[in-house]
Amino acid sequence: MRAHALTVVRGPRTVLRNLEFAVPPGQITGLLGPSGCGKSTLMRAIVGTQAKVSGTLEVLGRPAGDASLRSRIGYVTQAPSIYDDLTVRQNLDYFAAILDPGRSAAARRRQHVTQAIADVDLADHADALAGNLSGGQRNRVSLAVALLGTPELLVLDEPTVGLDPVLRRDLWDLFHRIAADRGTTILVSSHVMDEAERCHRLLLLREGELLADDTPDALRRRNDTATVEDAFLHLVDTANALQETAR
Ligand SMILES: Nc1ncnc2c1ncn2[C@@H]1O[C@H](COP(=O)(O)OP(=O)(O)OP(=O)(O)O)[C@@H](O)[C@H]1O
Repeated sequence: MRAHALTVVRGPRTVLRNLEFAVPPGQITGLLGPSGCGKSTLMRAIVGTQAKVSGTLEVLGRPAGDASLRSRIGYVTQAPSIYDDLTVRQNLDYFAAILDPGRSAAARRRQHVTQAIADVDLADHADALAGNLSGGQRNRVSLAVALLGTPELLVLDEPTVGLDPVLRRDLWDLFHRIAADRGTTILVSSHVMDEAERCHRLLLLREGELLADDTPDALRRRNDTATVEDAFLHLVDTANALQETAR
């Protein structure tokens, strides 16, 4: 994935300004930054649901939003889009039937559904109504839906919000397994800096501008800090100081 002079305007505001970055395939790239910095907007631009995008944005070798990308990208938004009155398995059966329709595909669909449920560790809840699950469990059903088509690119908008530490760790282990075993490219947003350390690469956003595009290691080294969080704060302070002197 590659962005050049990527700018997004929402209403009266320029929400993303002149972004230049590349996301390498088969790795986990974290999109980090404070609330309101533009993470969700960038993800929407990548999956092709954001209006008023200018510059170039190439995703899996195609322009973002290209119809051929639809089946190649799995996208999980912050609001789980699942049916409360269906069980976990019924939800997945429903989306599997859309992705891979026809009677002849039934056995394959069943296998994919069972695999996706196991991937997100919900086998014990497969027959529970989605409406009766906890917030974290519902998020994982959404993730399972996104995994169904074995997407080449997974775009995950704050998938660990509201999860306890054990589940957060398990989900990050799952992301690493998916990237390593399937070669899936994963773009995952978070505003929790300790999650940054788990990514192969990081894009640090602040007020719609890119502060850094690097590995966690290089960020710590370059800023001479012990954690990515401290490196980020250092970069923010430097950017603020530059802004002050420019005034
Ligand atoms: N419809 C809109 N019109 C104008 N501005 C908007 C609109 N929607 C969002 N914004 C602004 O765009 C900016 C980026 O929003 P975005 O949702 O991308 O941030 P975010 O980094 O994902 O935040 P969070 O972590 O809180 O989800 C925010 O400052 C927000 O106020």
